[in-house]
Amino acid sequence: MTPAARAAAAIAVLDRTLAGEPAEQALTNWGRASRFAGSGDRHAVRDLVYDALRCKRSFAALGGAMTGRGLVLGGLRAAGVDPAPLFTGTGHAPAALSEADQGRLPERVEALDVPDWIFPRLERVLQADVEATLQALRHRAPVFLRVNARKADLATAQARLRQEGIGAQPVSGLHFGLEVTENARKIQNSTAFAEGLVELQDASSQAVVEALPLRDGMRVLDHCAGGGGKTLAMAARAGLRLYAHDAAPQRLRDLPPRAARAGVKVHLTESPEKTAPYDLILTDVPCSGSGSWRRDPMGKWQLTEARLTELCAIQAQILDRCARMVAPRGVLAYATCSLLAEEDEDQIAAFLSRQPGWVCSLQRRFSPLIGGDGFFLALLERRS
Ligand SMILES: C[S@@+](CC[C@H](N)C(=O)[O-])C[C@H]1O[C@@H](n2cnc3c(N)ncnc32)[C@H](O)[C@@H]1O
Repeated sequence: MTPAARAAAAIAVLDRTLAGEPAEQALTNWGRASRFAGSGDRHAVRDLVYDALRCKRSFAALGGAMTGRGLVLGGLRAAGVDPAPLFTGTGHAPAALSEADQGRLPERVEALDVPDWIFPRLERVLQADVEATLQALRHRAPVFLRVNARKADLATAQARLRQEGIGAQPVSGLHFGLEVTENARKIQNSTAFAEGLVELQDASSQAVVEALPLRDGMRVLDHCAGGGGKTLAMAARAGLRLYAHDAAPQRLRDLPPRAARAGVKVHLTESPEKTAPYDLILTDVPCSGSGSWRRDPMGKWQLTEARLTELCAIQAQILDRCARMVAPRGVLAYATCSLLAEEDEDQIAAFLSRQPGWVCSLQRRFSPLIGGDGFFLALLERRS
């Protein structure tokens, strides 16, 4: 496909996404209908689509319309590329440019690609870093790997990846983290991945698990385990009796094969109360996802004030439920991939006022400015 045909394909996929179809589904449907597209074309179209969704507001301003065409035009202009040679109207290229395609420079919050209502809330927390942080969330996320300490050390994993053409370097502050510098798309077909030496995991997710006070012999529950990324990271840290629960059990579907690949044991449970109490519970709660908007750009545009309020209520309920399952002197670790104080510090303050007998021994924010997603972790200890 020519660059112009790729632009036309991205416009079609974006139009479907703007009409409400999830981006992944729109890309899959386009791929099925476009047998002529090679893997390079598919990756290029996907990148155009996700880059446009991350920067939807500013690209629409630069491209003159909130349409697939406006977004692709705006993306080219944002990158300093003249769209005229691609928008020719010949062959598979998008229609030639007209007066209607004129854009304008985006204003301040528009240029940061967030909805207006959320900006003051982010500014309250991020203060002087607000613009730099939101700029970071406008770009593709780096790819990180967690080396499975049960199977390899950093240097061995790095060498195995190198043999398969994948470049990776250690990440400052992480004991088991590698940042992929070359050929990230080869990871899932690599033998290092198939043999469980490495897992794909964001740097901040790894840092959250590294901060947990895990020791051999502990009974541990991962209460919102989802795909089990943090469950497996905990299993690699110490010899634990480890349970995984999620309100949507189908989300745990991949955990048994992933645990087998990693060489660890995890008990799935739909009734975590039955095996309580636990020495440590990690609850990585459902949240706005505002720290990981690079990976889920539509999340940023779909979040509403009403949904945020609803999420905060769910988080408080989960905290109270988990608190009842923690053993005396045990730890409740609360994590979000949110940058918003409502879901982070405010949630912890409200928990401590509802639950006497608990203390907070650590609160930590992980900023996208240091590479990984935005994350928050609080360690709550049961004193009585
Ligand atoms: C942020 S994700 C967890 C990601 C996961 N810990 C990981 O590292 O991949 C939040 C998860 O919480 C689950 N969830 C939502 N409400 C819940 C509830 N009330 N109790 C338990 N799990 C819940 C969701 O199904 C979702 O899988």
